[in-house]
Amino acid sequence: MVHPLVAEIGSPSKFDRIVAELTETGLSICDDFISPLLVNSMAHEARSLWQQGAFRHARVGRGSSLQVRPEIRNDNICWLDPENLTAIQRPYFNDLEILRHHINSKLFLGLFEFEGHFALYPQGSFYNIHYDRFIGALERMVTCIIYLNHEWTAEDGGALQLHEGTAASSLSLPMQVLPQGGRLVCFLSEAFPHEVLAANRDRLSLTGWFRIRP
Ligand SMILES: O=C(O)CCC(=O)C(=O)O
Ligand SMILES: [Fe+2]
Repeated sequence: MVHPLVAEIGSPSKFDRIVAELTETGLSICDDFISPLLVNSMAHEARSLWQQGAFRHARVGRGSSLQVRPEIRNDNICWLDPENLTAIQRPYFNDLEILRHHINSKLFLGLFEFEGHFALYPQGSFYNIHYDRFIGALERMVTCIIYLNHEWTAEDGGALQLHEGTAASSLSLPMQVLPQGGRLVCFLSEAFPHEVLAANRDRLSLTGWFRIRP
């Protein structure tokens, strides 16, 4: 009989599974990446920040060409400060740090930091098809989104839709992913054009990117 502790050490962790999928297909979807309790606390924190006016209209473009373009995206975002994480944000960022090391040791991407923001899509909001890695944001290598919504159903809309990019993929694309609380979606930022379909109720997430040194 294998000792339970040995079995645990020998079985792949959620981090190993994500990195294996990223290597194979460029995409990984991991349910229950964080606990329901943490989903609730993070959602609660995001909502209080929203009520305090800490969110602003998300913009498109980069540098001096940043513009609010509600016909392209009309979500609201609140950037997080990695130097001043709250006690509620820290456990998720700790997990991301472990994930970053796993990715670097297998994929040799040289990921060096994470930048992220809460995103709130009020009812009716969407984000048109785009790439996360573009001229002006070439440091973004891996996109990581954790969803913070309770009991999301297909009728609620708001799916993340991933499309076929330039690289050949073994995935069946386009693919829709519902923003279910606790679900982590992780993909190579340059590999998939993607969009957020119109949400029929408020949609909360924490979206971010592992970056290489600019
Ligand atoms: O929330 C999502 O599912 C995707 C968001 C997104 O594509 C982005 O913020 O760049
Ligand atoms: Fe995106």
